[in-house]
Amino acid sequence: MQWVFLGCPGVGKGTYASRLALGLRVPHIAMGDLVRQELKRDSPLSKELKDLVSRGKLLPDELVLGLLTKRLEEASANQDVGFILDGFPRTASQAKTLDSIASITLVVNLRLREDVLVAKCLGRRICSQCHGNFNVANVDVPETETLPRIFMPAILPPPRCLKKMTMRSDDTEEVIRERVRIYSQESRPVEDYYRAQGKLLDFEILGGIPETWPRLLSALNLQGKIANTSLVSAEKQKIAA
Ligand SMILES: Nc1ncnc2c1ncn2[C@@H]1O[C@H](COP(=O)(O)OP(=O)(O)O)[C@@H](O)[C@H]1O
Repeated sequence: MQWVFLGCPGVGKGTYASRLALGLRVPHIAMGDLVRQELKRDSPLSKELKDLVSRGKLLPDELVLGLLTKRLEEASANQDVGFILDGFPRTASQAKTLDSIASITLVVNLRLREDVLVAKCLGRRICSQCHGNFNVANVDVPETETLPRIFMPAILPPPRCLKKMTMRSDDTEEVIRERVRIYSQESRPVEDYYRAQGKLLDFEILGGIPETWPRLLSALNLQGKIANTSLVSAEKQKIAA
């Protein structure tokens, strides 16, 4: 099982990819997390790279590919039976390279309206202590003649995390809009690449996690195959840790 999650910044790739990975007992490999870990190491190069990330730009292929290869080697040494990858590939050339080092079986393309994406990114909060992810944005966009209502209630932190909320430095409106622009320019061709291979599953997000999660499981033919309760307790354990 070698799956990729595609989608604009803020669409919820990380949220759904990590839940599925937990339920399917495969590692969730998030390129953005590998990048942020790498950038914590202080070097003259990391200063340059931090600057690119803080402006919403993509990092050089060589660097992200190096981080990914190392992580995939760890997974293989660990005898993992697969992975769910999110944040890679982001360009058609990265997609071609990925085909030479892995055998991608399914690509889930999460889609959400752009005005909602920006609100969701601006609402993202991370607890500096438990590393739990929350979202303070309460999205309720009424339906129009052509578009359905989108209702995504906030995911608020428990009281013990309230004073420890942090934001990603690249989650400012200007940088989010730039990341969405780069996504449209560089990453849409990745959708076409996998569509042509017959591997792309388009999935429209229309609501919050309680509404979307069962719809996603059903789109993936996984209803009844993933224990919801074990996911909830795994997430609680993570928050409590
Ligand atoms: N595949 C990639 N290629 C180049 N740069 C990447 C890649 N994945 C992540 N990055 C860098 O790391 C940043 C954060 O990634 P991520 O957390 O996945 O962001 P987003 O919320 O925009 O999807 C990106 O804006 C980019 O600078």
